[in-house]
Amino acid sequence: MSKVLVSDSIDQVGIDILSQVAQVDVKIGLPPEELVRIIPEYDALMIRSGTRVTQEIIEAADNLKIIGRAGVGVDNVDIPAATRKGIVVVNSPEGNTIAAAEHALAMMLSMSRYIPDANQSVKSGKWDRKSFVGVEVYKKTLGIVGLGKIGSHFAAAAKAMGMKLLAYDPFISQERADQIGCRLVDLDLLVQESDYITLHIPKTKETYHLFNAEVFAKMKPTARLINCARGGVIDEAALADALRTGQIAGAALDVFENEPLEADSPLRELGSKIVLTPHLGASTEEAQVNVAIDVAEQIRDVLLGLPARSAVNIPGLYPDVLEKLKPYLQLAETLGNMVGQLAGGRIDFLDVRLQGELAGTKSQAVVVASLKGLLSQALRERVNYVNASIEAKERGIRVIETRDASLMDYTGSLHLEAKGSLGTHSVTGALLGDQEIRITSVDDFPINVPPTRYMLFTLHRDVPGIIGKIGSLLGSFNVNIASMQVGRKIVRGEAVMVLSLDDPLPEGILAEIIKVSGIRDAYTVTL
Ligand SMILES: NC(=O)C1=CN([C@@H]2O[C@H](COP(=O)(O)OP(=O)(O)OC[C@H]3O[C@@H](n4cnc5c(N)ncnc54)[C@H](O)[C@@H]3O)[C@@H](O)[C@H]2O)C=CC1
Ligand SMILES: O=C(O)C(=O)COP(=O)(O)O
Repeated sequence: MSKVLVSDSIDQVGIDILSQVAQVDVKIGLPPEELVRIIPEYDALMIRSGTRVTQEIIEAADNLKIIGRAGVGVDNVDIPAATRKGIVVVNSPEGNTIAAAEHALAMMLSMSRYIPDANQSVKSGKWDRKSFVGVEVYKKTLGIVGLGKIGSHFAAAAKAMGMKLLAYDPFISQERADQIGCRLVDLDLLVQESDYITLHIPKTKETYHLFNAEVFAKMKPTARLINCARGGVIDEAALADALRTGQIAGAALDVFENEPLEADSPLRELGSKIVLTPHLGASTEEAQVNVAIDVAEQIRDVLLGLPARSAVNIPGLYPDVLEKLKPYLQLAETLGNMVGQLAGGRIDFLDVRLQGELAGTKSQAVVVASLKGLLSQALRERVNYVNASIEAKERGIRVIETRDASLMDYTGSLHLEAKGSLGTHSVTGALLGDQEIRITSVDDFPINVPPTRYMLFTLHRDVPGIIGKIGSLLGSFNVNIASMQVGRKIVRGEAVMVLSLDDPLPEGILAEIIKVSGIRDAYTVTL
């Protein structure tokens, strides 16, 4: 039975789903060295933002197939390391959108009306109404940085409260911004004109310390900043200075560069100018149920050999695409595996040509499947859809995709040509009746055979007697031939022979075959 480690607090509904297919161990707050020690036992890891899945943990994770992040941000997972190791990383892109947007709205309003401090004051026995005179958001300008799922939900609510909306998001179209009712502007203008700025961007190299001393210097002294996205997008020391010196009026933060926030962080010393919450954006009952179901189902599916619907490191391989292309992916893997074995040695170049109807489909999955097949001899079960492209790149295999819609001999066919240190070889294959694989050419010689576990290919001169000689030679080694076919371009010219064998070829027999007069070359393929 598979084993799943849950290392952050997850709603019970997720644990129940995982328990249908796996042994589930819930161990919250593990020190990193303990996680490195126990991770080899596990097939899946389910986390939130509390667990940092470092390269060291991933390298130790020899059985891990999937990391499930019950939430949006995957910046606490070393994605390149997981991809290299062939581990799929999934998240829940929408499960906590509403929770995070509502938290940001709550932060904006509590900051504006000093609710946390006023609450504290009343609870301490006072009745002070003078110290907590707030400001309204009505008719104020709101700058939204990152107009994605959370940013746009925030926008809708802010619009309903009568705010004027600006947005900065270099990846969003004017049309989308118009739909939401936001004026798309550059960051400088947004920073200078906004009374409130709310951040809804991921933490990336580009967004690291996007809000820094220089930016705070451009903001209005009455401006207030909300960050319920990611710590690290704000330079916290510069923010503390900007608040202390009155460069800006207030801030409300849910996320921090280091979590938990350091006990001596200057942010803790800013009184009513700042509202702080301990990363609570996704902490609603509803969101926790949503993300737990979303991610636990994906972990369950992957452990059962099914595709995940929100994999962040298998671009383009969405379940609906995979489902439609499944027979072609099988074909691509088989052909990749065959051409890899025919080419032998080091492969430098692979041409993936989609022909006929296949030329009209999205090719990324077909290319990945071809590479998976190509690398399967060298990497065995270590290669999968997650790491095939990266492994190929690291081996210096150049891949090109070509399309030829005019070739109509089958509904769709796939042609792979591999160039390597020992020469160039090609195979073509098609599907019969949408499911059954047929090899339709080898090195451009036309054939029509189904792939089988053990195969022998020869390149020979098409002269009488050769087939008989190979037959008797195999017989003398007690190898049974299941089927045989010859493909040739011209009579008595060059030809290929494809034999399907019931048994693997014993050591040494290939050298004997090559010695037969008229045989130019021979190759075995094991699928
Ligand atoms: N505080 C919390 O508990 C929660 C925090 N989050 C965080 O909120 C953030 C936003 O989440 P979603 O809206 O779901 O993501 P999303 O992917 O829907 O939206 C992010 C937006 O940021 C934009 N963006 C990317 N780089 C940018 C840049 N350099 N400058 C400006 N815009 C840029 C993207 O184009 C996209 O539209 C994420 O970092 C996520 O981790 C999400 C849920 C809960
Ligand atoms: O989903 C996200 O990106 C979040 O930041 C939520 O974090 P959490 O799952 O509450 O640790």
